[in-house]
Amino acid sequence: MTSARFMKCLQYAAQQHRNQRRKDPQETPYINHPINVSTILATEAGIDDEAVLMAALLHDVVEDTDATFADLEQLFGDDITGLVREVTDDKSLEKMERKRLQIVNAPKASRRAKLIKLADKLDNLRDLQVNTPTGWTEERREAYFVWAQRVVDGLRGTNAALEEQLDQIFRQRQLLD
Ligand SMILES: Nc1nc2c(ncn2[C@@H]2O[C@H](COP(=O)(O)OP(=O)(O)O)[C@@H](OP(=O)(O)OP(=O)(O)O)[C@H]2O)c(=O)[nH]1
Ligand SMILES: [Mn+2]
Repeated sequence: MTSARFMKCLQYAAQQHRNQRRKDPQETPYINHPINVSTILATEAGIDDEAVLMAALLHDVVEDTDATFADLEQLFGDDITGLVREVTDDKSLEKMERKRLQIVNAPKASRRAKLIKLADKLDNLRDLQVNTPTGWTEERREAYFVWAQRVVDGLRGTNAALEEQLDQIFRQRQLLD
């Protein structure tokens, strides 16, 4: 039974991302990504914890829209806001530092936040297997797979199904010995 608060969360995420597009050539509506991440958790990782599925829908709203953590606390409460906080990069930092911190902080995340990060990377990498984001060179695309594997290495031991899906992708890219 889909709860009213889950639908409110989906509606809010769609509203916040309404003018955004992903970087793929088809310019997919951004909201498809958070929906994919939440759906991966529900259908492939066997997650039925609604707070995790809602935080997955919201995982990019503070990082990529004008939403604040105060908004999320008021709308969805501290637990969900805490999960979003754990998966939100500090956009005020220089990009290389942001990427470095994702690797450094991955092992420190809570189990539930690690689930969201694993599903987030899985959706990004599945897309990257079939699309090159507009303006990316082949080198940048390859570098993304290498970097993503380093982030995923800090998230292991969390969900076998997601980690196997990710390893299939890394194997295909000859990134696994
Ligand atoms: N694969 C893919 N990524 C896209 C697309 N559109 C937007 N993105 C986002 O772009 C980011 C990767 O691009 P970068 O240039 O490396 O990172 P940046 O946008 O944060 O500067 C990913 O976030 P990230 O910071 O790397 O990961 P996360 O923090 O969202 O997990 C991903 O969510 C797309 O069409 N395909
Ligand atoms: Mn994301």
